[in-house]
Amino acid sequence: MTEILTFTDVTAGYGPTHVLRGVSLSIHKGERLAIIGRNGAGKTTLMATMMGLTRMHGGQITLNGQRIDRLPPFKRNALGLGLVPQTRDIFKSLSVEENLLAANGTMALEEAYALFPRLKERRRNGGGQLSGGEQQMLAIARTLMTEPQVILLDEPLEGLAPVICEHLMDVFDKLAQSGRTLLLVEQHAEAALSFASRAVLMSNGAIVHDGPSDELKQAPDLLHRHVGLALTSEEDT
Ligand SMILES: Nc1ncnc2c1ncn2[C@@H]1O[C@H](COP(=O)(O)OP(=O)(O)OP(=O)(O)O)[C@@H](O)[C@H]1O
Repeated sequence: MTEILTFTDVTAGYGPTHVLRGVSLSIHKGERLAIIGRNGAGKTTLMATMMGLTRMHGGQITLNGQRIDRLPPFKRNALGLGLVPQTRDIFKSLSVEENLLAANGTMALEEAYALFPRLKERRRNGGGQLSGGEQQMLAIARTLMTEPQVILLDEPLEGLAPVICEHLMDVFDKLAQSGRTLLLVEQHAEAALSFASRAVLMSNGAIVHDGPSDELKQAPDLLHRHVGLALTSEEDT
């Protein structure tokens, strides 16, 4: 398997603060990786560090074999990394279509609309008039406009109705099937493990477990032991 994104002993944070503590991670082309951990574990910081939005204190990051840790976010984006932030960050005063065009990407609008027909129906509406689910669709579509090879999804299902979550998971499946590499940060371990083939567990800014999702599904005590989380099916019983 070809490595697409690697972290070697990365320490990073905000200003002088260290949040990530010596993170090493190797992600393969076409992989579906879940990043699971409790609030404050450092999942968002890991993605932000991939994009160049934190301060690196040590270590190296490569994308397709090229060092990227000193590059600004827009250059990392041009090299194939795309982040859908937890905060969505859409322009509320612009229409759906204007938001998509503002990404300045190479993907055709019709491709975005084929993935999200609802956005086509709402294309003249302002970003601020959209429901939470539509805003998330727009945030994802906007990132896809630059045709990233590696897509970083930070809690994309948070606060959304189950029917919307299913639709988004279908879209993520399509993107993975088309050869993209997908990283999914999720607090809901069940959804993350059913999507990803491999899962990384984070606690206190470090990776405390890295292995196949099936292993965690079959031995949920590992989840509890490493990050104090349970599968939903266990919580219900
Ligand atoms: N902009 C910031 N400045 C300083 N500290 C921050 C900043 N953002 C996050 N932190 C701190 O970094 C640590 C990790 O936060 P992070 O958001 O990466 O965790 P997370 O696992 O994504 O949690 P959540 O699920 O709540 O989003 C926390 O202690 C948090 O308070």
